[in-house]
Amino acid sequence: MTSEELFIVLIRNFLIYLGVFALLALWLFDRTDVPHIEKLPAIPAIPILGNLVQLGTEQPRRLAELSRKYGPVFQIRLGNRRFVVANSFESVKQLWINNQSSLISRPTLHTFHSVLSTSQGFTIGTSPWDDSCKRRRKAAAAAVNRPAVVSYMPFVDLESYASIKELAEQLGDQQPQTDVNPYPLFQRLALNLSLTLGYGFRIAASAEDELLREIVTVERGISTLRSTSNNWQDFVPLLRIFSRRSNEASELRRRRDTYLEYLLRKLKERIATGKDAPCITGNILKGPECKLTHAETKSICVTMIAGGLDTTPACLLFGAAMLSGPQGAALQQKMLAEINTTYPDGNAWERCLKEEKCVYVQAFCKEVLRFWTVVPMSLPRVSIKDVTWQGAVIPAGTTFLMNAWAANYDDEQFISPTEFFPERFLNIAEGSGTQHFSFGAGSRMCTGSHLASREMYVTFVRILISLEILPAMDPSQRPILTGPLECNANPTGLSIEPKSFKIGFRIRDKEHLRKCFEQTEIATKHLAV
Ligand code: HEM
Repeated sequence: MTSEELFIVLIRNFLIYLGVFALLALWLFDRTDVPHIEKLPAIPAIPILGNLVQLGTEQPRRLAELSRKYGPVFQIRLGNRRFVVANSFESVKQLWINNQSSLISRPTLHTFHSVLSTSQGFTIGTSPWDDSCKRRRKAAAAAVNRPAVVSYMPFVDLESYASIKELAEQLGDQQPQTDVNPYPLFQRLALNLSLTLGYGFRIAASAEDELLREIVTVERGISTLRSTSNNWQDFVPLLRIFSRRSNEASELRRRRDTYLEYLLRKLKERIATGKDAPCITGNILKGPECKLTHAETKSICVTMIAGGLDTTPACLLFGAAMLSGPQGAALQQKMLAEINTTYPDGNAWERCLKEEKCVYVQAFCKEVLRFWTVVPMSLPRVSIKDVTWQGAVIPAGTTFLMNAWAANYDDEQFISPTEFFPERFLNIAEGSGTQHFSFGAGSRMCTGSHLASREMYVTFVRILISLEILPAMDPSQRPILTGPLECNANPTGLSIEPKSFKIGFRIRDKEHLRKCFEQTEIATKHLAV
């Protein structure tokens, strides 16, 4: 054999081995957890990565675009995981509500479940369905159900007061208005309520407090790691070798452990000195008959902290932003008139805590939740039984994604969905079921929805009667008011992170506000620890 022939043989063998290797790699890495689902539209995908590149960072919008061509429900592949995605109001209703006993579990994801959550356990919202999840969900639901929330109204009184008071202090005597970013104040409001329920104490310091900022930053980082558009390594195992994500997740876990241990230590000190207030962790620590383990207790506390921290403050902020926008003056006028009709004795500040009766403010809160869908892709589910959708049998073990943003903007359900129009939620008959999907739907729907709704109602009533809300004087600092995706600083995150903006405020009646503050100070004197 000449050296030329030898070279050709070597090249040929090399190419054969390369081909076999490529086929083997494809067979090994291009498989999905659930095989292709027959009779269900599928978005064409590329090997190994599936639809990851195609969906990019703004998944809700891209998926909604695809639904115009492929129909409301279709299958996609993100790396080696198959997902069924629902994009319309009706399809979400049918899959999430009519099949709620099937869509009851949650997926496990590499970064979140193997790297990040190893020390404090999973939150309820990230736990697959098993006996422990059932117990934790039941305990958390009991802690924040309707009757329990009524007993927390003194805390809502205190926290909404603290936010508005700090805001009023920032306004000072300046005329005609002061432009402020009130987001940190709303974050403290939500976090303090969670801390009070979980540990029996609050952060009394300013909204810029170091611990508060640390919790907010870490929880935001962790929530971003749960998103389906952020962590390719969750779906393409090969990428785990090179990924920085695991280091980032370990660092976040270390920081979360530090403040969770601090909070627990502080509570134990209070219990030892008899200075503790009733709270979930305290009840569990003190009650030997309690059926939850320590790990489960910690999971509930992390859930309480994480659950409302990104979501409620963003809704409060976007609601206030809306009131500062072009529709704002008319909305404020209408809401104030309705508040004065509902609470005619000028005591709305106090009565809104006890009676959530102003239907227009309720409708405004629902429209804020719909329009500003702050968890646009909701939280993923995994089915535990086969589900049938228009002739297709979707096998148990499939992951489902709710495009809540698309469902909330579905023009077959909502007239002019891109308009902010609270009236759409007036005169809705009792028992009409889920009116929007911002809290998810069905068996694993948000357990904190009553608490969040009450927080929003009280805070908006109080802001409206205390302050006039105006557009920021500098137009470049005004919010984008077209919807959550346009105003999102972190498109790959799980929840919307509002872009930074300012809102103009002016105190309506200083003397009236002083009296309102005084009322809360007297009523909550015993709570302000
Ligand atoms: C405006 C505020 C809030 C919004 C928009 C919101 C949204 C959501 C969404 C979309 C889900 C997923 C539901 C599903 O899969 O169907 C969820 C789950 C959950 N939320 Fe909320 N949430 C809010 C406030 C809260 C608060 C204040 C708490 C607790 C104090 C909380 C606790 C939970 C828990 C525990 C789950 C997991 C339920 C489960 O997996 O069984 N949320 N939330």
